[in-house]
Amino acid sequence: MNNNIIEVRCLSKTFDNKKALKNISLDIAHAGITALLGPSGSGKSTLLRHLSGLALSDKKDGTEIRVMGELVQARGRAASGVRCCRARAGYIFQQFNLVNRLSVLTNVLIGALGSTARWRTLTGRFTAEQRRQAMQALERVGMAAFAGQRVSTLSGGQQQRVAIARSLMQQARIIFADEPIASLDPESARTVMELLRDINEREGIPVVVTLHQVDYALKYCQQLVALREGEIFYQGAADAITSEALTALYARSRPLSSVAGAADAGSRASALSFVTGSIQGQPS
Ligand SMILES: Nc1ncnc2c1ncn2[C@@H]1O[C@H](COP(=O)(O)OP(=O)(O)OP(=O)(O)O)[C@@H](O)[C@H]1O
Repeated sequence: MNNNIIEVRCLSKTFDNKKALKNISLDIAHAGITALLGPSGSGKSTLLRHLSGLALSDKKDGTEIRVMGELVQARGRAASGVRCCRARAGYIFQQFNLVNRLSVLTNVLIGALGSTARWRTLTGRFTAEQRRQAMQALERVGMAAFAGQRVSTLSGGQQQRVAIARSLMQQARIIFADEPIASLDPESARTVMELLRDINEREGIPVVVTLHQVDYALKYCQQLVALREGEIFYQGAADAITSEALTALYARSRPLSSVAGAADAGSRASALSFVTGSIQGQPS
């Protein structure tokens, strides 16, 4: 048994005539937080949706995706155990995917539905133990004081913290986060990334996150998978990506060759400011 949280073999995805992912193979080891990076349209969200079983690949022999050792899909078909895989994965999206008209506590309790008897689900009843666990999860993310409040009254950063509490309630074995900080102010973005890091370190839950902000990726993530035009451009340690690779990743036209190698802190910092020049509120 290996130590990979993600194993992808020969993954291609075509939308109409557009190839969004081009024969990607990838292993991600269980080590900290992994960022999916790349310019807009490079395929980050499409890859994440395939990993989480929310999208099916092109039907092609040899295509296979495993998460935490479990088969999610093969040859463009969902694996028989995919519901179970989905139930054990936490999802955090840019648009908060919470039920606005329900309370914070109920939204967290929804995370327990996978392990709740069907009759209880239908009658909307949760056990006292589940309520205790949900409150504990809210305390963990610093949102216990908001338990009775409707989600629609919360800020974006607070909603992301509730989504993280729901993943904890769900006893997620892995968390997939798709641009979780894209709509947040810098302070809230930092809080959310710090919370993900804390959960990753203390609960040992691996996190795979798509990010637009390279500086956040370098600060909070240990591993990078960079995509460009549907192909893997760089995969490796966050602290080993070079300034040249970062610059080439976001260059408008395709570079002559992919560059990766040992990092040079000085030139990396200048490349970083080039790459993130238009982004406000970098992490401090
Ligand atoms: N449902 C869809 N139907 C048609 N084309 C799609 C669909 N989803 C994604 N695409 C296309 O696939 C390519 C990759 O899109 P994807 O959203 O994965 O990129 P991304 O790197 O996440 O971009 P962004 O950073 O802007 O969110 C794009 O060209 C996009 O237009």
